[in-house]
Amino acid sequence: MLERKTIAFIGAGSMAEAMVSGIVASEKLAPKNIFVTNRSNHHRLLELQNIYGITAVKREHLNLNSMDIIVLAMKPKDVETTLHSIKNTLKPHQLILSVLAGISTTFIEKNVPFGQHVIRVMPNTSSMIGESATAISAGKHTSKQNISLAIELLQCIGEVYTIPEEKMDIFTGIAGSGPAYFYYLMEHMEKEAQRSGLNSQIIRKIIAQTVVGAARMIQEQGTSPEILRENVTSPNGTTAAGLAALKGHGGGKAITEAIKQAAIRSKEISLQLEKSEIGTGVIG
Ligand SMILES: NC(=O)C1=CN([C@@H]2O[C@H](COP(=O)(O)OP(=O)(O)OC[C@H]3O[C@@H](n4cnc5c(N)ncnc54)[C@H](O)[C@@H]3O)[C@@H](O)[C@H]2O)C=CC1
Ligand SMILES: O=C(O)[C@@H]1CCC=N1
Repeated sequence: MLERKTIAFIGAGSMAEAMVSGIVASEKLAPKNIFVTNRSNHHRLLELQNIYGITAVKREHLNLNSMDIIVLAMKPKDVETTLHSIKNTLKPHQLILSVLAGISTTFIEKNVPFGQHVIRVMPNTSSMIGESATAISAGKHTSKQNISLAIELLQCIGEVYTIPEEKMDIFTGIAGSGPAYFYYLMEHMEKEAQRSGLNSQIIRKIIAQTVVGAARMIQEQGTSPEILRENVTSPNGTTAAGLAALKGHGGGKAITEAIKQAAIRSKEISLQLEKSEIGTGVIG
């Protein structure tokens, strides 16, 4: 179904690039059928065109009429203006995918012609290597065929989970923002390891392999994180000492709070939008 489709990304930032990279690598779609545009940075467009062989076009030259799928990939604060600028050119069969945190399908539906097919998507930047955990929630008018098309597309960038839209905020807290928590943890692991004088590049590889190994144990063994943690922890051993320090310094609470706050922020973006605070700089 995907092979002959055309896709336009409106917004050419890090999320659009991660998705483009994963889609191109999957070879499910000809790169020239992937169109990318942004507001003004032409240099950025040329860079993406050179790296991925996609078609980069200035905003005013993008022919939205000929697109099967339109991906909204700008910041939430820019969505209303963008929808306003494209709504009169949309065709009823076109599928709109929105990757914007906190922006509901209802909001998009209200700002495009009645009956438009809309799907809210929450990928993460691991899309770049086909390893995203991506959630989707379809809007009111989206056909089964377009949901299948979206799933086929998003499977190019990783695993896809269909969830009720009210769970998008927590999903964003866990998986959309999730990679950043692990990078933060890894940054701190690197810093501490560097104090030992071990080679920096080796440290980075060791930490990445440790994280990959731990994640794959969960994926491949089907065992809970609790059991796996216990298996690492010898009584009175090194891990017990490390974990005691982690707990003592609020490690568990810190990660719980990070997820909660990200989910709250996602919800807040929707609410601010409904109150029309958009464009005031409140929504970043
Ligand atoms: N970065 C991430 O890890 C994730 C980001 N997202 C969502 O993806 C969206 C984009 O995020 P990033 O790529 O990080 O942002 P970014 O700031 O790197 O990119 C935003 C892009 O949108 C373009 N843009 C803004 N207004 C436009 C307009 N009217 N027409 C055309 N292009 C326009 C900008 O020129 C820029 O290329 C956000 O809404 C975010 O919530 C979702 C999941 C993960
Ligand atoms: O930080 C953000 O708002 C976006 C959404 C999820 C990850 N990055």
